[in-house]
Amino acid sequence: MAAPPSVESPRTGPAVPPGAGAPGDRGRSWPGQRALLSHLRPQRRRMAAGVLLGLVGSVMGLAQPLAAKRVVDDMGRGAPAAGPVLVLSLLVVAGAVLAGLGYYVLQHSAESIVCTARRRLTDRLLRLRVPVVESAEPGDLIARVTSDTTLLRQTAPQAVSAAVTGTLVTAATVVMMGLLDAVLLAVTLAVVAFVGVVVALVAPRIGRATRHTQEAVGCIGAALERALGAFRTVKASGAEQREAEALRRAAERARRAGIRAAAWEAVSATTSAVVVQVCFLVVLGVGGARVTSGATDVSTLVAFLLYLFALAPRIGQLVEGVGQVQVGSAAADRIAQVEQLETEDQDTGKPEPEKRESEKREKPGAPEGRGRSCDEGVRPPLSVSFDEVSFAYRPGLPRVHHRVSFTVPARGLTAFVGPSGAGKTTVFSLIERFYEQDSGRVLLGGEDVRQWPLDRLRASIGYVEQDVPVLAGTLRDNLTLGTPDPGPGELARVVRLARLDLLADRLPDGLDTDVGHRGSRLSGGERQRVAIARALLRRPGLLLLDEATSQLDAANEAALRDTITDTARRTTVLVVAHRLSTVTTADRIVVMEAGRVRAVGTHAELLAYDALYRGLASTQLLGP
Ligand SMILES: Nc1ncnc2c1ncn2[C@@H]1O[C@H](COP(=O)(O)OP(=O)(O)OP(=O)(O)O)[C@@H](O)[C@H]1O
Repeated sequence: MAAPPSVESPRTGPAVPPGAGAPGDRGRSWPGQRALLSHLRPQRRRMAAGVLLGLVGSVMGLAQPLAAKRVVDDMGRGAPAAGPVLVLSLLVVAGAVLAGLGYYVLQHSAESIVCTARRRLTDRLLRLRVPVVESAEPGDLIARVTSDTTLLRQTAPQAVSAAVTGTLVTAATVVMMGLLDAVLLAVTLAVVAFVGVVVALVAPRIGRATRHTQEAVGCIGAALERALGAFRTVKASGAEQREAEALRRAAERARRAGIRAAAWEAVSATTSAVVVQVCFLVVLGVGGARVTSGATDVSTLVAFLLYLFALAPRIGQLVEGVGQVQVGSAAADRIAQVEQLETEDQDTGKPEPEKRESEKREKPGAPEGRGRSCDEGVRPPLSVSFDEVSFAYRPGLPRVHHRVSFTVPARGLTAFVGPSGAGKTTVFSLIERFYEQDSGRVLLGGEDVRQWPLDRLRASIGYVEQDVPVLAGTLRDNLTLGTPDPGPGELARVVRLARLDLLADRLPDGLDTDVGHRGSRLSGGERQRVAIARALLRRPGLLLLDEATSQLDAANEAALRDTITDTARRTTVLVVAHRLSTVTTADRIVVMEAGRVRAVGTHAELLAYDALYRGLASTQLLGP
């Protein structure tokens, strides 16, 4: 396998599809805003209610000075003030309650928006194709689910509320100003239009800077994932400092981009504040001239200026709202990029019931009934064929399989041997459809794997991979990963078969003991036995074991070999093995070299006529 990428390599960049969201990509605000809208749309009613409640609360707040004035006037006149006091109290309490309720309703919709986005993202991430995840950075993908969705919550509903409230109040104020003095309003609008131009210029920059910040946050996630994913290796190599340096650089990039966003936000806020001041002075000047010329009177000018003062914070609110929409759009854009990544197609063909009917017609009583369960839940054994299969992991990479062909009948033990890099693991990956071959056919149970619904294909296979076959969680979680409800006694049976019973007895909470991140609290051999037990629990029609016993001690290996030989009497078992001693009794051995099948036969046959196999055997003291 290729060496892990360096933190500074281009792979630590955002895990985006080509061409989507490239840094500095101009004119991306509309896709971002469309994406933001698609998040907000399902919550539009609740958000409208929140905004409305907030607005009514604000109006009540505005009415309070008038009510207070009335109380003071009545008291001054010696009239009973109980009524106005009651009205004032009601306004104070109801205004506060409605404003609080509006805030709560908006936050409620924000949480729903974030939860929906996270659910959609996580569902999608787990259905991504293997090559897509391999060319992405898991840390960056995680940042999109955590950090970007959080940004969505912080900005979206509040920004919309600010924009709506700001727009409505601004419109009402402008109407009132127009009624007072149309000329002064024209002057005001001309100056305010300048704010619009500044905001239009600055807003995309805020969006871009936010996107860069989030990309840098994704890089931090990727760098952390890299270091924590190989924590012991990093420590053993004394590479903490170097990895920390890479993390510091990513954090620094996030800081710089964050500061850039803050600077642009400051530019837009300051400009709007200055413009409002200028506007006030211009209106004062023009208004003074108009009073002098008799075109308007002093009281109108005073009222107009009061409205202008009321307008100032609303304009600030609008400008801030636009900035926040940019931030939310940048986050929504990054989330949308994940939604463009290619996922696996679960159902490859016709609808399931129809398919089953046609299967029955095609193969009445066929022993290889595509993952059907027989009485005890044991799947019928499945044959495997490769027919002229050629494959490269990615376009541009050298071919890993060159017209590979072999046939393995249902039932029995078949071993794949050959030098490292010969393409043995790739055989298993193609059967599991982690990747699709470029040409040729892979047949399982006589049918092209591309015709199998993916879930049923994988349910029919038990696969023990070479690396990290254990997940965080308890031993029981790990065993039942692919079989959540094993039949009575099933779990105990596979625990015994994989010789895990002693381990389970020894652990403080038995099967419910936490095995740590990637099974770090288990030995290498124990991890392999957990993975074998998990695969056996599925009662698969095809068992794929990739170097599955390489870390076991001699006694456990002999016992597991017996278990595998016994399983091969009922089902098809394919093993990849470097130690030939583990497969000398196999029904057939497929010898691979440089992506080609060189020979197929039993141990004795291959010793007799295949030089490569003889060479491998003699270096392992297994010669004739
Ligand atoms: N995900 C991948 N992306 C790109 N190239 C890969 C990938 N996985 C494997 N390869 C390359 O494909 C070739 C075959 O790999 P494969 O793992 O099938 O070999 P193998 O015979 O199982 O080797 P080993 O015995 O060392 O496990 C190797 O050259 C390897 O570098």
